[in-house]
Amino acid sequence: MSKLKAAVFASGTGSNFEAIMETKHLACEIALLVCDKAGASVIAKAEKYGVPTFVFDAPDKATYEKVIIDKLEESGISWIFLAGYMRIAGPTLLRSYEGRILNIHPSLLPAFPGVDAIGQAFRAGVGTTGVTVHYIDEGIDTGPIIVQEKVTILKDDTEESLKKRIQQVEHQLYPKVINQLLQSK
Ligand SMILES: Nc1nc2c(c(=O)[nH]1)N[C@@H](CN(C=O)c1ccc(C(=O)N[C@@H](CCC(=O)O)C(=O)O)cc1)CN2
Ligand SMILES: NCC(=O)N[C@@H]1O[C@H](COP(=O)([O-])[O-])[C@@H](O)[C@H]1O
Repeated sequence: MSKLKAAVFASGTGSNFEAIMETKHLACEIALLVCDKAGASVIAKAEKYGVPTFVFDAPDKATYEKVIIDKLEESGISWIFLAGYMRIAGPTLLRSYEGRILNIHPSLLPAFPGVDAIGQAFRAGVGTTGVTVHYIDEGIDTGPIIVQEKVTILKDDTEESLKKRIQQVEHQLYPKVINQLLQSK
């Protein structure tokens, strides 16, 4: 039986995309990379793995998402994994893929939602932060939480050293959650 097909949506450096692609025995096929901006780094990673990329922009969100959904359906995509995707998914995409869009976020939600979550936690002086994998909903980082993993902020941490440890957790947690979820489908 062929595997379910998924798309990764990314805008950043693509380290989570790479961690997913490097996962042995991933429970789905990553059949498309949707890149919000022309992120050269993540596109180069997709090309390295032979994953088709789709870079597109449009004057408004509804139009953007209608074109993206056509591409997803044409590619047989049934799940979407956001990984540093810096757009808010709107009602068009949420309706089409309700309950099948995951996001990874570098804090213990509901603490530090939105952008620069690592910087927010670092500047807040908390002793512990972490990583959250959640379903998305119409809010920003308010969707149902699937799993969280804590990361201690060390006394001699810089924001960069903290980010490095957080991303090491992300790179093992996201593929693990994907496999746990999709193996049961
Ligand atoms: N409907 C949802 N969409 C997204 C979620 C979510 O929970 N629900 N998570 C985000 C990821 N994210 C933080 O985890 C995040 C990404 C982007 C923004 C943001 O404010 N973006 C601006 C600018 C976008 C642009 O310039 O292209 C915006 O969209 O207005 C906040 C949080 C992914 N999407
Ligand atoms: N608000 C969403 C958010 O901050 N997402 C974060 O963007 C980074 C993308 O890195 P990557 O491009 O190397 O995977 C990841 O750390 C992810 O948690």
